[in-house]
Amino acid sequence: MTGVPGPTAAREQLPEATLCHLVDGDRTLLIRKQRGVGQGNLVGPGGKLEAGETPRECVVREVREEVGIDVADPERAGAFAYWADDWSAVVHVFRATAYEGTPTASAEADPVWVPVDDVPFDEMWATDRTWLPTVLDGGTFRGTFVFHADEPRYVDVDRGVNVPERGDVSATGRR
Ligand SMILES: Nc1ncnc2c1[nH]c(=O)n2[C@H]1C[C@H](O)[C@@H](COP(=O)(O)OP(=O)(O)OP(=O)(O)O)O1
Repeated sequence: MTGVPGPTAAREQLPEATLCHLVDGDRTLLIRKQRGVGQGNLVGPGGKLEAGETPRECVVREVREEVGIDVADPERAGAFAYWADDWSAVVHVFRATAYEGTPTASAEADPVWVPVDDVPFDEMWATDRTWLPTVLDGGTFRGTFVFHADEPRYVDVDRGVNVPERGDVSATGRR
């Protein structure tokens, strides 16, 4: 497949959402999604941007709403553009290591701590295994994915690059 835009171009066309991957020592926080996009999957907490919100503001709000904790240091780890039959988005991915509170279930999410070195990828979006190890390891990435009938049909991941926030060209350096 050719002509599939990456996340920087796609965010002019698609709704935007966020994910937070919180690392606490040798464990990382996932949620069992109780409703909506990806229901039943294990995913990082996150959700759709609201009007006027930056991705960083969104990820802090969504983590608080979904699992009742405050992440103190969300660091931009990358982004992916994603097309599926019923929902497409640019998803901004953050890594965090500091938080306050105890993860608590909500109507949308059941929190689950899993070992960093034994993430249950078979219960996650199929493409998460292509980029999440990089994020948990402190790296950065940019991805483009096309799904059909819940199966990935196009997968492109570039590691060691980052996708800047709008107007922030300093965030493009390789790591
Ligand atoms: N491919 C893939 N892998 C991992 N995570 C995701 C994807 N595609 C996705 O859309 N997502 C994530 C990104 C977001 O965190 C959620 C989708 O947002 P959602 O939870 O539906 O948004 P909310 O605003 O919290 O929900 P509602 O209030 O609209 O119900 O999936």
